Amino acid sequence: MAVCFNLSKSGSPDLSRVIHFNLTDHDAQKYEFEVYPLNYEMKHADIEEIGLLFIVNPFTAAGQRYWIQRCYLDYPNSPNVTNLTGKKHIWSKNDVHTWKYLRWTTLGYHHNWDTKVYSLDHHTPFPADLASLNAFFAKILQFPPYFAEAAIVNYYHLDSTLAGHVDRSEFDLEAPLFSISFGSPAIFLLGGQTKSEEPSAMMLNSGDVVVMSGQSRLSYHAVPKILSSEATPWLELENHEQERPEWIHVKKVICQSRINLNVRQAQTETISKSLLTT
Ligand SMILES: O=C(O)CCC(=O)C(=O)O
Ligand SMILES: [Fe+2]
Repeated sequence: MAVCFNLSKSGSPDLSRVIHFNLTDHDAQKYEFEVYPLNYEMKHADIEEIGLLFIVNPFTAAGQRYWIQRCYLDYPNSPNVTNLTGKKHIWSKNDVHTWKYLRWTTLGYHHNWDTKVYSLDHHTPFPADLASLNAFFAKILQFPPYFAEAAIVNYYHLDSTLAGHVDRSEFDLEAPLFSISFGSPAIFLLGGQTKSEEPSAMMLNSGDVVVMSGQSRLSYHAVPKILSSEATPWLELENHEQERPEWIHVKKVICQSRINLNVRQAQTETISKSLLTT
């Protein structure tokens, strides 16, 4: 994937060609899930025809706190699978030092990183809250009913990167992929169907949701840079009485980290059929 601007791990990247989507003021009205009415951008010249929707952070601060805590405190729990499952460094909710070893957690149909094939035998219940949130987004955006069945929670440090790839393991490639980010900002590159197309670069801030549908569902994408930032929208209107006791640790970690919830519909029926016929 060609990179259209200067990126160095240590120096400051040239952000002049990075698309910044801006939030217009949120309505006082709030939907369920601590989400405001979606302010989504689908008309940018570079992305309008390929089915990419960019939703500028729709989450309230309490909503951001909720999902950030779920990612550090709950989702890495067994039976979900993490990069630490079966390894020496074990994630423990009660030991903040173990969190820095987390790289990913998989939910629902567990992504097999070697074969890139989902298997019916490797499935655990998908978190109901995350499934409802994505069904809700799909409904508001007028997609067909959405069943979140597989997700990767990615945990990034400030020096982490994600190489260019296409997510094509799902049997249902028509259903959109929802990519929800929290924590430090990141540069997201979206290319075309081949590695030769020059990507567009966009800034992903905490709470932003990228929906990859249509052609963009099978487009190359990458995260070449996480940026350190003073912005901490998840701390707004903090109410200590309402927070979980571990929030005090989580909020220290998230200031120097980024989380991405990458949610897919794998289409259970098709998976079962394909496994039965092989
Ligand atoms: O971190 C991101 O924004 C993207 C993650 C991603 O592309 C993936 O998990 O497949
Ligand atoms: Fe991806």
